[in-house]
Amino acid sequence: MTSGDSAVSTVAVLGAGKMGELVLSGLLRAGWPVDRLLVTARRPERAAELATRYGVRVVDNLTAVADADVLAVGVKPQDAAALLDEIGPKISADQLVISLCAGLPSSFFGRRLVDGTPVVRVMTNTPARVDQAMTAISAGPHATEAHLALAEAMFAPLGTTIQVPESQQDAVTALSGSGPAYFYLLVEAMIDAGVLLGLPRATAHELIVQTAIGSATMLRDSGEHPVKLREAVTSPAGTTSVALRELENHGVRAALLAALEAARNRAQELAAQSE
Ligand SMILES: NC(=O)C1=CN([C@@H]2O[C@H](COP(=O)(O)OP(=O)(O)OC[C@H]3O[C@@H](n4cnc5c(N)ncnc54)[C@H](O)[C@@H]3O)[C@@H](O)[C@H]2O)C=CC1
Ligand SMILES: O=C(O)[C@@H]1CCC=N1
Repeated sequence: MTSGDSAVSTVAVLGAGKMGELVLSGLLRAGWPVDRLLVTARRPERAAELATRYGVRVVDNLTAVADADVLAVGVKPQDAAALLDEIGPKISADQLVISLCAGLPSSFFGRRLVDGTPVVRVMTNTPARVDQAMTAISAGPHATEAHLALAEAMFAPLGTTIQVPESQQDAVTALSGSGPAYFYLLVEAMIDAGVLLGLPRATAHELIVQTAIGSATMLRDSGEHPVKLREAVTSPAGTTSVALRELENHGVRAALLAALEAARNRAQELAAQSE
């Protein structure tokens, strides 16, 4: 991909906060020409920060709509209606709107856009920062295979992509969108446990982070079911089985089921509240 290549779409990230910046920086790492990227920000200090850090053009929302082929909406769900009130009527049906927003159905966008404007709904996650995102992509109204391919081209360099029916996106949000937070909480708690057992915090941190990386790599690369991998760690009358009994006694499995269900329900609430 080279600068000046007319086949490369110009992508504008509207509302470059945490997620928008991760998409921007990932695209730049993947070689997307900086002159084919635009960002918008609400605060002038944020605009200056992005311009300095990435050398990217920071513009207002209407300029982004005028100059870009792809409009990636990176604002909070609660701010999406106001943004679309501003830009919706100016977006034409030959542009592509990509929503990064949790909860909002693509029809939320469709209702606020010129008839025929294609929408693709995407749920990615913060490991995009290290090109290890899990991104789920769904066709919304008027999205063709070419639009899905364009979304794939944007998100594949940031990690792994899958296509899912849009009806699954709230569940996806609960699993992989929010998922990094659950793993960080577990890691944090295990490091605290190491400190409780008398280890220096730095030692506990190194032990647990590498154990997380090793376990995740085995899950991905061995092709084995997590139950089998867990059984291989669990010796008869050993240390692991008593720890697992405590986790079950404290309802960790039930807590995860309830937590992810709550996250899915919250995605649905966000959609209702953002109307
Ligand atoms: N943080 C995460 O892990 C994930 C977030 N998401 C979704 O990504 C979206 C963004 O989330 P974050 O980056 O965490 O939030 P954020 O608050 O860091 O970023 C949103 C940005 O949009 C800006 N903004 C709001 N209205 C604007 C407007 N009218 N014009 C220009 N800029 C405007 C805000 O100033 C802010 O910088 C949300 O819809 C969220 O549901 C999706 C997956 C993961
Ligand atoms: O907490 C949230 O609402 C966003 C969406 C998925 C991850 N973070």
